[in-house]
Amino acid sequence: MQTVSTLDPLRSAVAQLRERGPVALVPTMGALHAGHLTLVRKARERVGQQGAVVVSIFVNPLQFGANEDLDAYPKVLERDSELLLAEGVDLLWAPVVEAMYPQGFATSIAVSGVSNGLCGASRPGHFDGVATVVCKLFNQVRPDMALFGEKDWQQLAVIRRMATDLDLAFPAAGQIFGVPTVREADGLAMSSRNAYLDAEQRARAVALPLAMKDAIAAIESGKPIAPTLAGLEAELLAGGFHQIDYAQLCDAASLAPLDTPIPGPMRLLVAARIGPARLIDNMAVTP
Ligand SMILES: Nc1ncnc2c1ncn2[C@@H]1O[C@H](COP(=O)(O)OP(=O)(O)OP(=O)(O)O)[C@@H](O)[C@H]1O
Ligand SMILES: CC(C)(CO)[C@@H](O)C(=O)[O-]
Ligand code: BAL
Repeated sequence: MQTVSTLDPLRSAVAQLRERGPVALVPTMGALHAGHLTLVRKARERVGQQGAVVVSIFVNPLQFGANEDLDAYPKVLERDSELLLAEGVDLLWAPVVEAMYPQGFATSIAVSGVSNGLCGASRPGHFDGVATVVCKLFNQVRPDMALFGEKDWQQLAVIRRMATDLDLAFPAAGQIFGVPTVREADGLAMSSRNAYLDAEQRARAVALPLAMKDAIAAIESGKPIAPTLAGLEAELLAGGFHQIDYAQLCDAASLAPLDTPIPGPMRLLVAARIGPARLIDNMAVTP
């Protein structure tokens, strides 16, 4: 596995890999866990042994708000690098901040609509930062395909929208693949931010997927949505979460909020804070 941290060596390395076969990109912020490694394995399945898997690790300052955890975000490049090597990753793109945002950098990509509610409302500017850096990563690597986790469902929708709207070809919007959320044995979605939790908070955090499953069962059995979501919030607050940023039933594709069920795919999305961590999760709701 080759590791590069500036643009010229990245371009040469990718050009060489491209001669062999298709290139898949897995963008991450590092502090890798089994969820990330699943994306890497899915990427390998898609490109085959002749193709190349490129992973980026970049803790993107643009997507963190002023009072968020940019400085605290775990940075463990050496350990991440060993994990990726063991997975047979071909190239690790770990840019320094100056390579990504050189002096004078002044451009931002804003995707409206799908970015506006949910995490876009509780983290103003977050998806502008995500769309901007992902567009840059796509232009830097020019992959044939890219893989993202469904844990960040809204992020995936924003990135697909951006690729469609900007007529991106590498990758085309149809080559942006979502990978189902990988969970701990008790059902908590894996997340680098789970590491912020102490043992008691971690034990309590399982209330999030459990309460979501209860709410989904209620909605699917025809219970009204508003009181069900209020009950979900109350259950989380009683279970050790101290703030619910949102708990919303949405159209799975447009992310429009729903107060009555629709015949098509729906999604329950929740963001809630426990101890120092803001956790997100989402699950399918079947009409
Ligand atoms: N549990 C998971 N299952 C599947 N994909 C995941 C999971 N966690 C993260 N990913 C995906 O990995 C990619 C990189 O995510 P990132 O590095 O931000 O990790 P993270 O664990 O989501 O971190 P954070 O705690 O910051 O949310 C994203 O596409 C994200 O959706
Ligand atoms: C897509 C991403 C790598 C952009 O910084 C980040 O938001 C993440 O890790 O989900
Ligand atoms: N996994 C999403 C990146 C973020 O929370 O900033």
